[in-house]
Amino acid sequence: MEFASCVTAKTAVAAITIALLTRVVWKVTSNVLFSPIPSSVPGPFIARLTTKWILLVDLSGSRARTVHELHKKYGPVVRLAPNELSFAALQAVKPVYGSGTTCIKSSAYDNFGRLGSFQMRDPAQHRERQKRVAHVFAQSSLQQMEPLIQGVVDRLIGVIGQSLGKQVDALHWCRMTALDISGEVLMGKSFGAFDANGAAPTYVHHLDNAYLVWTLFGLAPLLCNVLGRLPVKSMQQFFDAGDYVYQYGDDALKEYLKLYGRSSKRRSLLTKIIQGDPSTGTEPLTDPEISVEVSNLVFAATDTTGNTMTYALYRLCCHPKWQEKLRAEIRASGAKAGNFSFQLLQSLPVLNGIVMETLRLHPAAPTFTTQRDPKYFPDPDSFTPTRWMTESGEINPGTPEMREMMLVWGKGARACLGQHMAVMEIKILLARMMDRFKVDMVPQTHAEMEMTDHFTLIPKGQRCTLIFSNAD
Ligand code: HEM
Repeated sequence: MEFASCVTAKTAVAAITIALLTRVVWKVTSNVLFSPIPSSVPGPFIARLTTKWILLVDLSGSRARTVHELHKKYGPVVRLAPNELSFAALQAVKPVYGSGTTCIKSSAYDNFGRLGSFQMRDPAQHRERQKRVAHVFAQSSLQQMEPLIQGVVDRLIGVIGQSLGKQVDALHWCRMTALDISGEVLMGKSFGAFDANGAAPTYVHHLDNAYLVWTLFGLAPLLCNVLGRLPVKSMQQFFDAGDYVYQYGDDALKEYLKLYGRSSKRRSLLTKIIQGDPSTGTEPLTDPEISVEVSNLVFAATDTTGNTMTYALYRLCCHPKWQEKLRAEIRASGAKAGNFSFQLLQSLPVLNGIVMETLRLHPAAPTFTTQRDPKYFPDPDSFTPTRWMTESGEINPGTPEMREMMLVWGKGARACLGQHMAVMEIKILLARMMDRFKVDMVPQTHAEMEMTDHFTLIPKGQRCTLIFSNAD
């Protein structure tokens, strides 16, 4: 009897093992035989066999760097998986991003929060929604938001001014700056990011978890659904992180409507979304649609901009010469007397060159390869703000090829809606901080600032240790 059950168990294990192996062999064989990508397309051997390896690279936070190295090795077209290609060539930009493209946003967005203009993959649905959102980012409405941005930067300068000579985590404070700006500009309400003595508001905790949960749902939806339903409070809270993020948008909208109604003149982009665009007869969205859109906008705006500000400060520490040049330019421009108005800052060539180089080398939604192509950006890994300056020191928008290869904002119909707002925030912050403070780093800062990417670019050490002192 014992002998018989032992044989049965062994047979079952053998049968399962054979079934699993057969499945793996079949999957790998069919990947190789039926891949829509011609076998002549180069890439690592494993990319012919399975999609799993690039998912593991994603999880490790090194996708952008890995893809960049593969392009260096194999050229402008690389196979990443049996059904996935990466292009890094000037000729590919228009077919992928131009009008009439048949490329749509990646299916990764299906797991990324709730359906709004950010996630919509169907081009017609996206076009319709974008018409009702994009008008709020018009130059004229951004100009009206400038005092809100200046107000948050006042708070940042206050905090840094109290920590002179001490080590501070610039990543934290830049994130808090971007978060409070997002709150005030997009939701009409501050997150109070400077009120908690250096602690981040709960929203940030939920946002960090939400990114993780959305990524996990993309990889193993069934498992996540099961784990999220287990009667363990901490587990449920973790898997509900996305709901908390959207709850903020919903609460902010309800509070706004209660306090100010639908036709107020209050300074915020929420006011403009609620009212639609009377100049073109664009109807406003419904309240549930508005609450999703503002929630999406807040998370699209926060880490991207906060991380870029941090990399800009870090670069100014790595290149003190550019820090001095920037300070000299700001002082000579009379920016302080003009209250650092963005209109004035916009025309400063050194400031512009520094921001452009930061965006090129540290794109918040990582797209390293085209922006480091030595054909268009000689000595591509060097921080060279003069790329964006003429010989006589004016702003240089770059050659048409350079502009085409800069994909930091995406391009075409799916280009970043908030790019002008982000540039405004970054330039105001840098100009005011460098007028007021000198900044240095410590030996560990380099290691902290190594780039990893988990959807957005994140410094590996998750902090950026800097030391500020009074500028002369
Ligand atoms: C330095 C800061 C920022 C960078 C580098 C950046 C980059 C990008 C990129 C590359 C995309 C395209 C993503 C794709 O095609 O998959 C994008 C989309 C988007 N961004 Fe930004 N972004 C920044 C700041 C902001 C801000 C401040 C806002 C809002 C206030 C914003 C709102 C959006 C929205 C709504 C989209 C989706 C556009 C669409 O598909 O219709 N971003 N961003």
